[in-house]
Amino acid sequence: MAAAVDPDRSEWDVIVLGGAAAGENAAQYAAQFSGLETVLVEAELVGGECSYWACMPSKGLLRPVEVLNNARHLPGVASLVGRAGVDVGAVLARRDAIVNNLDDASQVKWALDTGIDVIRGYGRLTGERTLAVTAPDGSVRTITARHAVVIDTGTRAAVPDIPGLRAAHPWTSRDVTHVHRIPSRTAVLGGGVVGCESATWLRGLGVEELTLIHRGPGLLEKEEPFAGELVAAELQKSGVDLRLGRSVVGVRRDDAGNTGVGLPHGGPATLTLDDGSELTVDEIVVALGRTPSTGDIGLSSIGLPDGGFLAVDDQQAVQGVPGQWLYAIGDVSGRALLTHMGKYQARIVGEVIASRAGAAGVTGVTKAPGGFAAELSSAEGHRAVPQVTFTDPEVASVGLSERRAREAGIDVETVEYDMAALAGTYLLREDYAGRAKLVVDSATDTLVGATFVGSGIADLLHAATVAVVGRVPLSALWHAVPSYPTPSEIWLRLLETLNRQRRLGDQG
Ligand SMILES: Cc1cc2nc3c(=O)[nH]c(=O)nc-3n(C[C@H](O)[C@H](O)[C@H](O)COP(=O)(O)OP(=O)(O)OC[C@H]3O[C@@H](n4cnc5c(N)ncnc54)[C@H](O)[C@@H]3O)c2cc1C
Ligand SMILES: NC(=O)c1ccc[n+]([C@@H]2O[C@H](COP(=O)([O-])OP(=O)(O)OC[C@H]3O[C@@H](n4cnc5c(N)ncnc54)[C@H](O)[C@@H]3O)[C@@H](O)[C@H]2O)c1
Repeated sequence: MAAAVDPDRSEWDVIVLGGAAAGENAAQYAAQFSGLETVLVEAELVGGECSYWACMPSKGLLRPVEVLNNARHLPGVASLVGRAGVDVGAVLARRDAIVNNLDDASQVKWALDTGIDVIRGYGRLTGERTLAVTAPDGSVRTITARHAVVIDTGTRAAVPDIPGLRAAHPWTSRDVTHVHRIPSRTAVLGGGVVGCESATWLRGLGVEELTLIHRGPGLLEKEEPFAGELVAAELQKSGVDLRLGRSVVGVRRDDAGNTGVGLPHGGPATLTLDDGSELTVDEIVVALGRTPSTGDIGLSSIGLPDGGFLAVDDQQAVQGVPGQWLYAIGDVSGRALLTHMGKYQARIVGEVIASRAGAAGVTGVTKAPGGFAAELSSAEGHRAVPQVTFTDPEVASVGLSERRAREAGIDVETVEYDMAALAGTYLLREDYAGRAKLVVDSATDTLVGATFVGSGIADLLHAATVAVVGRVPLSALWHAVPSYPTPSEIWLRLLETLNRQRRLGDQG
């Protein structure tokens, strides 16, 4: 859909560069809730990576795989499912529907209906509060913000400088979420979130030989170690060849080229690993982290280095820029590369800009009686970043792992419990595997971190997020009675176990 804005207009209160999830939210808070004249500048699709290339298509591919895995382990359904795989054509068609066949008309309409103008084009800063925007037809217009510019240009997949890797045109996250032809032999490079999730759906969609190569000793290294161990065990059970502690040092591939998203990018590729072994595959998936899209957005015109993450303060204002007019939200701020955290930062920014511009701002729950100390600051939410990794089993965590809490100098007490030992999880599937852990600040007897691993546990996480953000004492949590028979009984078992640990400790 063509973006809609008066072609002669050149000034708004707020300009948002990058119309992804976070940018949309910042614009909404500035425009709809605070009455500031706001424009979104988007080069590709309004909605960004999450809607079209990342969260939504990946979860659309993972859900049928998860349902089938659970059904295979549930008597009464298992016999119906038998050894059948997912219906690949139907799964890919649903994925295409989830991303609206890469048409952002509904999101542009939402923006316009919300009072946000939209310019389709590639924007670059040219000075304080000023941008040059190049439209798809090559024409350039200059636009100026009266109050603020918000950068939400996001990230793209990092392809490291491994000899032969770039020339082999490996698949990135965009290809693997938009897989159109299932490669039969595939190497996934990286044991982080994208690596583990994509290995799960590729194997579920029928990749015959899948090898996951990761340089570290365990998967999902930012999580509690048992999370990566449980995911590794399930991937291996499904037939994935895990190469941990291994790196790719070279790649050779004939006929490589960018033939289109999610299509084969060449003939067979041969990878050389650091132990001298070789592996030949039909496709390579690179899942080795992200690079900020800040290399060509005119940062040098305002004295900032091009290409890096943008360091921000707790109002998301870019550090080193006087005058409080430049903000950064979402991945590009490098604080937490997650959609929900970018949107949270965006809500803060919308309000901060409105407040600094003297506009009305939002006066709802964010200004509750008594007020958060964190009002108009994103520090509080960043104490408790929640994340769900949609592998089998799922991994859900919030706040600090035990290791990170100890590194931060917090005196912690921990408790763990087997998620499989609950009535609520026994009902879900026969071979349930999982584990949970709480990290407790001994000084305050409040949670600083929680991790749940298991099937169907994603929604357990928000209770833990509330407990961490709200600094709820464990003595109060004891009176939050979980429903029987649900996986939420893990809370009761963890607190009982902690009590027992403390009694035994007292006796000792
Ligand atoms: C495979 C995958 C799965 C993921 N799954 C999840 C998940 O389940 N849950 C979750 O929370 N997170 C997930 N993430 C992370 C999530 O996708 C990102 O955190 C999120 O997309 C970041 O949003 P953003 O607003 O920072 O910008 P992005 O979504 O990166 O978008 C930036 C936008 O800016 C535009 N742009 C860039 N430069 C310019 C310019 N100069 N002018 C105009 N426009 C420009 C781009 O076209 C793009 O639309 C996943 C990531 C990947 C790769
Ligand atoms: N469900 C979700 O919430 C979800 C899903 C996908 C992605 N994401 C987010 O997107 C971001 C990107 O995901 P990702 O998996 O690409 O990154 P990641 O940081 O999770 O994992 C990248 C992995 O690659 C390894 N690595 C990095 N450079 C390397 C190199 N040169 N050689 C060998 N190994 C290298 C790292 O050790 C790490 O284990 C993450 O921050 C993640 O939180 C979230």
